[in-house]
Amino acid sequence: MNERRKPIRVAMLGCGTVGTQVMRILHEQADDLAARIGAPVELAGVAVRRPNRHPDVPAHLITTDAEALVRSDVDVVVEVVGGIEPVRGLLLSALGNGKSVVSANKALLAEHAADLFAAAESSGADLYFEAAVAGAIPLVRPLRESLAGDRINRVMGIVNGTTNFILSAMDATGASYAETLDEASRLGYAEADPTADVDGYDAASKAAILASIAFHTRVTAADVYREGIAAVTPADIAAAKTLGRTIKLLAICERVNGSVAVRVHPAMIPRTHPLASVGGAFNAVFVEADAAGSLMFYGQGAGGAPTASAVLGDLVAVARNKVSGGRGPGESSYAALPVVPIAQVNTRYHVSLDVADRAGVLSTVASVFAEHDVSIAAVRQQGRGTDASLVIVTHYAPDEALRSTVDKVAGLPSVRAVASVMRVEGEEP
Ligand SMILES: NC(=O)C1=CN([C@@H]2O[C@H](COP(=O)(O)OP(=O)(O)OC[C@H]3O[C@@H](n4cnc5c(N)ncnc54)[C@H](O)[C@@H]3O)[C@@H](O)[C@H]2O)C=CC1
Ligand SMILES: N[C@@H](CC=O)C(=O)O
Ligand code: NA
Repeated sequence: MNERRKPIRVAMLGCGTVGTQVMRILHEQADDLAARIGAPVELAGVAVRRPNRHPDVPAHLITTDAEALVRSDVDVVVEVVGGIEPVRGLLLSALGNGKSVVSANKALLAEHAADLFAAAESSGADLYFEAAVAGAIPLVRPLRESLAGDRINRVMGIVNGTTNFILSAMDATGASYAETLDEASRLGYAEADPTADVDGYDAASKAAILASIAFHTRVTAADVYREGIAAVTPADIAAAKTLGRTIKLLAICERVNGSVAVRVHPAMIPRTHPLASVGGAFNAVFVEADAAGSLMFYGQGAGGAPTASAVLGDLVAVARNKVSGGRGPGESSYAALPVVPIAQVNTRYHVSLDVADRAGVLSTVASVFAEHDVSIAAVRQQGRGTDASLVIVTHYAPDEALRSTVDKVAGLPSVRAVASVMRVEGEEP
């Protein structure tokens, strides 16, 4: 019966780590996909940059003219290229012409979601992007649909596989940063330009997308406070271990007094925290909602096949909508909450200071914390003489107060160096 239905014609843009796996699953699961959709899926063309690099793609499907492919008689455009241009223009044209779009492109969605949704709205097309956040893990759809009746207060977790892979290896084996990054690229986790991962841009894009959906507010990557992992040293990892903690790159989206705050930075978390055992390229995200309470999503956040799973799930959804004449959710930004800078967000710091081991140092340092109204939760002196160090963990305070405190402490004559400054998350103060 499915065979008699008009096929859903799909144009695929890009055929790299993710696209290759999308093609494989489309081929291997063709009959099941047709049964689930109610019509067969027909790949109409695959646009790539260098055709000679894709010997597995049938020659009649391959093209370098993505624009012509998008303009041709297709129902759905699957975009697994990445980056902003030329993809933005291609997808705007597809959506404006009523072609539904499935995209894995967080960089694009974190900057141009409003325009893309407007184009989709103008023609009644669908825009789905489950693969853009946390790879295989269903997170976009649960937030956009399953939790649409609840009030979400916080979304927090590990959303970048490459940096989690690197930090896990540094923690477990003391492996070097550079060799672990090369391995993450070889395994297909890292972005084409891996600085997007290590400098936190990839996680910031995902945080912007999550915050937009969770809080019904437009949040772009530029609104997200961002620190990457390039400055995390083996000394930071060792300091965390001594204190029964580990370091993870976290994305945190939260409501703060009627506003929204979105940040990405490395943080120390207790080794007993569920996020501490998330290793390799795995991702895990906690969602806290009024009625649902706390939910945890966990799984493979990067890699060709896991990401292709999310792309295929979206393809089935938009194809079903084409068959039934229905439509998925559009943009929901009615709440339009203000986004506050990190300076105003309450955080906690772990500060490790190399100090002169003489009477009065502790009280001089403590008085700077008191001056800035930053309360100290724990302090420990380690070593003697020229090896002396003070490890201080604060209570919650506005991030700007914590920063000013560290700046002033760094200038004290009795402080030889600020060895490590790291935010602390995931434990009661
Ligand atoms: N690799 C992963 O683990 C994940 C990737 N993503 C996203 O999926 C998208 C694709 O990622 P990968 O497959 O890893 O990248 P990739 O670099 O392996 O593949 C990109 C493909 O796009 C093609 N391409 C580049 N410019 C093009 C153009 N102008 N026209 C047509 N084709 C062009 C390239 O030839 C290549 O085939 C990106 O947006 C990425 O952020 C999302 C989640 C996980
Ligand atoms: N480069 C990304 C891929 C998935 O989004 C990551 O490492 O998580
Ligand atoms: Na996902």
